[in-house]
Amino acid sequence: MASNTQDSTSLPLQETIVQNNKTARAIELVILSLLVSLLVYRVVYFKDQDHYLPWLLAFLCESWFTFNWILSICIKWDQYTTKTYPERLLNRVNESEFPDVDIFVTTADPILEPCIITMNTVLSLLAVDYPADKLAVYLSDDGCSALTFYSLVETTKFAKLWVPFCKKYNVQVRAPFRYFNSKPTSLEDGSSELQQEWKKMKNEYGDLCKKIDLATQRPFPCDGDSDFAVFSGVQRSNHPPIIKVISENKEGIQSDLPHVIYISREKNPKHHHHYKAGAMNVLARVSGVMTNAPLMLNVDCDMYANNPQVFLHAMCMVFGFKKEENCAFFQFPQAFYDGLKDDPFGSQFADGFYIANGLSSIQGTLYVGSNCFHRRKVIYGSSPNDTIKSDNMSNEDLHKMFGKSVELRESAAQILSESNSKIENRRSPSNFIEAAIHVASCSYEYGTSWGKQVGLLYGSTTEDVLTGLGIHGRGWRSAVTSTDPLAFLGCATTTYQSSLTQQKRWVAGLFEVLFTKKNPLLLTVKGNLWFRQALGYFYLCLWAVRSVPELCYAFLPAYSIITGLHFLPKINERAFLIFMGTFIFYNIYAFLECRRVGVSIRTWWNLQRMGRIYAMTAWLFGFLSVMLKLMGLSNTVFEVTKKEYRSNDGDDDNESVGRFTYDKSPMIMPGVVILLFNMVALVNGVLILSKVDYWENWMGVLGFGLGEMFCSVWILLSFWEFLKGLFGNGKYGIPSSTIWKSGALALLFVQDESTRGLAL
Ligand SMILES: O=c1ccn([C@@H]2O[C@H](COP(=O)(O)OP(=O)(O)O[C@H]3O[C@H](CO)[C@@H](O)[C@H](O)[C@H]3O)[C@@H](O)[C@H]2O)c(=O)[nH]1
Ligand SMILES: [Mn+2]
Repeated sequence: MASNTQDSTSLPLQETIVQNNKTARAIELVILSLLVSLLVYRVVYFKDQDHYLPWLLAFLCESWFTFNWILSICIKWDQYTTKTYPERLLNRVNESEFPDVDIFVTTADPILEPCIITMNTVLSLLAVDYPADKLAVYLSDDGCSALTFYSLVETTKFAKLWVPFCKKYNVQVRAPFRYFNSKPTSLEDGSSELQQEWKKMKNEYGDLCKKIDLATQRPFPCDGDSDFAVFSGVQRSNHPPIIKVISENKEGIQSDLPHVIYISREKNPKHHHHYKAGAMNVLARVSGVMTNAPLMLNVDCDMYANNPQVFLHAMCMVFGFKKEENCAFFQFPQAFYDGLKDDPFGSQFADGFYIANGLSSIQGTLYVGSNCFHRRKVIYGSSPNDTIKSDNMSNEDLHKMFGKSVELRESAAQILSESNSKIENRRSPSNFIEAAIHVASCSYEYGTSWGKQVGLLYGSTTEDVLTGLGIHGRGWRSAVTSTDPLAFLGCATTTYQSSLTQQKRWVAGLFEVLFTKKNPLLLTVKGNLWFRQALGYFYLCLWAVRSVPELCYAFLPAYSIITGLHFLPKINERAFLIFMGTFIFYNIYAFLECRRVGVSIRTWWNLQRMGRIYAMTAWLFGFLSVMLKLMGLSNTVFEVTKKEYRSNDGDDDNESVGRFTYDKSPMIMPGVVILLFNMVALVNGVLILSKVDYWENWMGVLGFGLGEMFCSVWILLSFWEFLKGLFGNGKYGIPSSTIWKSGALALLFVQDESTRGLAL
């Protein structure tokens, strides 16, 4: 390492920046005090109620909201961001000291995850600014598809042209489908050589797309003794492991391509494959025997590297954090390209940004499953200060933890003791095919610590958060940095149904975490999880539970109008101000959060209404599915979200984009019930109001539940897309069977309530 005397060498590689958060904190505290006064009001006036039920329900819901708010304040109180300076890196660290990185890309289904998207991710990674002889790209294919394998072979051929082109002209976006989307401005005044090469490359890429497209359209010929023969007759859920080294950088040439390796782990219906976590563990083992890099990067198949310097940014953190800071993983944010205008399905939470930066001020941000550099030794279960221990780890211990494979044990021992001596022959992954096949079998993990203490942890469909929690629980910290341009970009969900599926999986997965040994509260008592960090995790894990009070609270206004009872103070009472204040300040707060991340007012509205819609549909079902799992009635599953890329044809103005589409999924039913129930209530309310003699009885109008009417209208507006769905046709219409069933349910409530009902 260079000496510290020169200025340029003493400048930090990364810096923590404390954001000014005063306004947000002030509003948070105002809201908190309003919420507390609201609870006090409920308690004090409890005995004055003739009908205690709505009052009690409201009290319970509001208590939950207050509790939730306190947790959220705890996370977001301090806001830290990290800034990295890759331009200073070479002054501090010699390129030869850069660590190797094993890159993992996971795909599960060539239809839901079109090959061309995955291939662009691979291309963008093969072309990053980093010595190629230090990289290996592993593609895990849970779909066991000859098509994916074929695409990877063809993509690697194309990469031999693409990567040098990118490096020669310092191309900024190295995923060709994005690069060729527009003609770069530099071309206009660029040299004619660049123009020619650009055209040539565009044609070559076009050919690659055509080949993949053609292969998609017809059954893949797998017979003969071609490379594809292994795929003949395989079923995706029942097949032996397939591992193919597609390209090897044998000579260790920096400018060559990184290693490219295809893996389809063994599947057998008798063995649970643990979805993405299972795939990641096979990747960790196979790469452990083949290349054994001390760092690993994990990306989803749709997350292409959008910033060619991303590895250098990561190295700024790797070298920039001191050893005693114990940084286990380095996360880059998950962002999306070409998201729909104004985010109609609320797929990017403005709030997520503040949670990440808030956690950064505590023990560090979450591992969110993609765009994350991990230290291999941490994934192997080590704790911040046990390097010495692992030095004398017995072969027996290694056997118990990592399993039978000698090659894997040997490489794991090396990683845990942080010795730099390389196992021979690592330059040729193809020498380790047999060992790799062994560790990719389904039964390999039996009797080992994989999925329990080693690797990604099993037991939740959000394996990422669970694994990160396990890591923080051992006392490690983590970091997140935001680069410009953003490091990785992926596909946002583009339909309401796929957003629902995704949200349900997330909240169910987070909720499941509470019932594992990695419950954050347990880890803070027994492990090394910091208390505030535990509260942060706890807040996230409780998302699913929030659906219940949200649903109750959405029922209350309509219930009150129909029965003539009250759950809110009348508008001429002073307590009404507390409720109004909470409502107004909360919305101002949410709006400011959106504005700080620079999104439109329309996006704010979309996020707020999707917040209500998800809570009462997807989250509720997430909650129920975990309940069923706990009762042993069913298991939670990882349903892969559909990835689509839309070309930039300006069809954003197209009316159909962002419109809700529906299927027979029962998930939307609670939403329809709420909507119908509120509609009945509103009609009821308007009828009552129209009968009042305003001149004589204006006090009566004030006494009438205007607060409840307002809430009911707010809910109606939030569910406006559902209202359109009631009258929509085809996929835009809510299926009539769903409407009938929901109608019957709503009617049950109305009947039940109005029999007890009182008029004004
Ligand atoms: O059996 C499976 C299921 C999924 N995947 C892969 O897992 C990734 C994530 O799946 P996706 O459907 O895109 O889920 P998202 O909700 O978009 O993913 C986020 O949330 C997941 C946890 O719920 C994390 O695993 C992801 O990394 C994170 O990006 C994709 O690359 C899939 O190919 C597998 O490899 N095997
Ligand atoms: Mn995804």
